[in-house]
Amino acid sequence: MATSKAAISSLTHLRHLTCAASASSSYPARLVPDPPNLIAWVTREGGYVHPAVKIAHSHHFNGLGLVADQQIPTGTDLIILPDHIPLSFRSFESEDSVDSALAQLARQVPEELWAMKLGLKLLQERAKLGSFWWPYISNLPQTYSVPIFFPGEDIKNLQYAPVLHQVNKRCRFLLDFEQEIKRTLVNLEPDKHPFGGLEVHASSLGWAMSAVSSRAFRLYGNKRPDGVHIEVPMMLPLIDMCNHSFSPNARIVQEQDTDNMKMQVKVVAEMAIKEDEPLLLNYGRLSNDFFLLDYGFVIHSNPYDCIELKYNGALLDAASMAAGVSSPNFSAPAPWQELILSQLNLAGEAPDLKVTIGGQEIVEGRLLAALRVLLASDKETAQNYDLNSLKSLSAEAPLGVATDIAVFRTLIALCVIALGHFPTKITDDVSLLEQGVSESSELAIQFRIQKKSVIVDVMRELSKRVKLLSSKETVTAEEAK
Ligand SMILES: C[S@@+](CC[C@H](N)C(=O)[O-])C[C@H]1O[C@@H](n2cnc3c(N)ncnc32)[C@H](O)[C@@H]1O
Repeated sequence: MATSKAAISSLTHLRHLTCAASASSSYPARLVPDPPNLIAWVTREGGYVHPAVKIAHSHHFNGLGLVADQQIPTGTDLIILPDHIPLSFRSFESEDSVDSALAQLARQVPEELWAMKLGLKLLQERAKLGSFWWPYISNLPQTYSVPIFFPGEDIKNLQYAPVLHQVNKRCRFLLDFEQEIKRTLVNLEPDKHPFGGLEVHASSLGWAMSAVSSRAFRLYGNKRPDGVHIEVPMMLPLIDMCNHSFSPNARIVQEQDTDNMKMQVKVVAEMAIKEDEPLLLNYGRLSNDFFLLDYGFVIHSNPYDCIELKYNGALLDAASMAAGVSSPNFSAPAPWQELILSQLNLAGEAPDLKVTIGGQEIVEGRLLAALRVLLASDKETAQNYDLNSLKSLSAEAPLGVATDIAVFRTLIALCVIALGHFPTKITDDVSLLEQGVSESSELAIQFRIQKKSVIVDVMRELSKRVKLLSSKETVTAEEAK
């Protein structure tokens, strides 16, 4: 981020609240050179850590991770954290007067940047001398490989507008929020200052937001008066040393402690874990956009990765003509088609024009249904068809084989157009990586390779379907003779 250098050089305090761009070492350094032993701290605080669980360096996961140094059977409790160890921002309303400036600031953070809210609490604890959580905080990475810290050139290197937009939005927010914090805290008495009088810069806010987004878990918090548990993001010391896998061998469980009836957080072995195997949790079925923006890594062949496109009639006309589909009318739908588009929320007063390809659905149902309806030759059948079937790729050509062939060909052409928006080809990207680039360039290039691969995979899948349907069409034509 452009602000980091200026922010770092202006700091004079002992305990800096900053984050520099990720160094090119094999894993990011911790906040202090020799932080306290986290396992010993958790145990001392009344938690439990299975004797086979160890913290180890992991090249594969770019940092530290947990490993089993001997075999562990399925169902074993691996870590138990008592109620007072997780770090959360439970209730702004119940904070005392010192915290109210913090609560006031937290209320100004937009909901989508929830990590910044808890980040404020983390910064407060980082600044507080003698903080209960210092043994945990000092073990946090000093730097994060998320794109808000990329040099401008590498933000551009992502080549994907939705993520570029998010990165710019986050950077702009951090710069504005730095000013807002200055305004809010300028006349505050030292004992009411939430950061112990330390200055907070965009770069330290970015550090805190990234620490939270890459490590917090959303768990049940306290019960509301109506008995419903609300979801609260929490930082889980030690548990957050587990790296991610879509095939995890451990999972998080929340349970009531039978001794004091308070909620405790556990990690339990989901399967037998062999000696030297890492303990892995599933962070969620996320696209690479989220993995990159929040966690600073990219998953190869991520089954949940997808491409966002804008539903646009003129573009679809161009795509279907390029695909050899005759007389498309995406930009001038008939009134009955317009009605179905409204039902799909692709037309009308406040349409949601963001559609996706890739991921589990391959083609977002709304886009598929729209194409089927707009390329259908038979108004009656289309109008009477159940919308859910029209949205489903597994539904066998609901509006006829010829329509589905035209739909898939149009989608393939749309994919070609989407690929053309990337300034480089996958082969160019691969040779750039082979030449050797900085850590952030590598991540940006890996990210865009994966995005382009999603499009290529969708094209491959749709081509298969066109082939299959074409053979069916031929058989039907033969039979009709
Ligand atoms: C919850 S922390 C896990 C512990 C972390 N590795 C550490 O050194 O403290 C999440 C971070 O670990 C790394 N990570 C986790 N799973 C990963 C994966 N499957 N591939 C690459 N990096 C991963 C990323 O840097 C991510 O932001």
